Amino acid sequence: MSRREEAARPRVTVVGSGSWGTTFGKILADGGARVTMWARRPELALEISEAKRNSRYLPGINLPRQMTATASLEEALAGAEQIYLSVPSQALRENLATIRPLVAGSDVPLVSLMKGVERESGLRMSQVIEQELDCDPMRIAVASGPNLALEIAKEQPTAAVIASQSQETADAVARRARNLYFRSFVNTDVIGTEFGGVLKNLIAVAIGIVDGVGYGENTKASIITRGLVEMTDFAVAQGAHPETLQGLAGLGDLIATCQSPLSRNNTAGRLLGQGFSFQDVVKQMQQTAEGLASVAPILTLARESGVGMPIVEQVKMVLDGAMNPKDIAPHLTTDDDTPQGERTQNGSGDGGGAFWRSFQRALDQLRHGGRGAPGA
Ligand SMILES: NC(=O)c1ccc[n+]([C@@H]2O[C@H](COP(=O)([O-])OP(=O)(O)OC[C@H]3O[C@@H](n4cnc5c(N)ncnc54)[C@H](O)[C@@H]3O)[C@@H](O)[C@H]2O)c1
Ligand SMILES: O=P(O)(O)OC[C@H](O)CO
Repeated sequence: MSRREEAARPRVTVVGSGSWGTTFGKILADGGARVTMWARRPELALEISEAKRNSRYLPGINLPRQMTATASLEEALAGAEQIYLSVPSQALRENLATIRPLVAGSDVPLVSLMKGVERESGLRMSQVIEQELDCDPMRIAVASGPNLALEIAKEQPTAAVIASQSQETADAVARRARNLYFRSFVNTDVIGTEFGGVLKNLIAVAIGIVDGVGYGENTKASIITRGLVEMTDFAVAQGAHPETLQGLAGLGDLIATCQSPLSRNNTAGRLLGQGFSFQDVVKQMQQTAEGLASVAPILTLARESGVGMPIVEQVKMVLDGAMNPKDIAPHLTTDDDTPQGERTQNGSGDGGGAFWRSFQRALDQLRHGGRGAPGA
């Protein structure tokens, strides 16, 4: 490729060079973009730029030639047409404070790749971005789905969803974030897409716990299925569309995270189930397990909106050392004497309707060449 062609490639920036930031950088580069990564540690920036490796977070993966990295945020952000954010959720606000003066006056899309809520405020990452950068929410997008970094870095075929209140922003980001092994769908349900990613982490911790205890597939399938009900009830109460929770960002991610030993949330749960204390688990985890910090703020939001989350409540009790991990399973839904209906607690009786609408939406997507129907 000539220098001229190289320079004509769209330029994008990824802030955060952990496993997901680096993998997403590879997705974008393999999709044709010139990618600049921002890494906190200069030695990691050097390794990405010179050796085209990130040996700590993505061992054995060769990164594309058109990916470079710097430890200077100013350098990383200069000239970016899209900015992707992938630091641990609890560190986003402090990083945005540094980013703010560097993007003042810019209107480029800002894309959250994160799957946590802020511990103190319970805010989703797109809300923190909007607040801290004081920017138009139509510029903000979020990416979510069954996206275990190492599998994608090995170029195993995967789908994701890009959500933005603005269809135009979602489309622009999805066009950039795709290649031969990665496919981005779009929707406009930011709340559902973000909460799908946050909530499946909590259910994955529960699955890890029962795995660690030694329970088998019936227990896990029961928790996954009832977990999806909790996720849907919670997200809908916050304003999400129920269909989103049946899609890639909900059910899709729930399956991937609950099944995979690569999942950090699942791993953290397994250690808890094996009898390690919360403090020991935090010490042992080398990477970000967002679920651990999201449990308390999610339960606060659930209580405020009158949604019951018995599985997540039990995860909190195990984290607090107030419940023996072995006791997590028998109380799958409720422990009162009245048999409970299987449908969502919202009592809308709309389970069939939600299923039908997701089926209809899948058909619409096929008709529109993989995109959501206009206004979907
Ligand atoms: N790894 C995955 O498979 C995956 C997939 C989808 C989404 N996510 C989400 O992506 C986000 C990032 O996760 P990850 O997997 O890349 O985590 P990671 O633990 O692999 O990497 C985190 C990165 O953030 C850096 N970091 C830590 N504290 C920081 C701070 N205060 N300021 C700036 N940088 C800091 C670390 O040095 C590291 O480079 C999380 O919200 C996670 O849920 C991860
Ligand atoms: O490793 P986890 O548990 O953070 O999960 C990674 C991704 O969110 C899976 O989609």
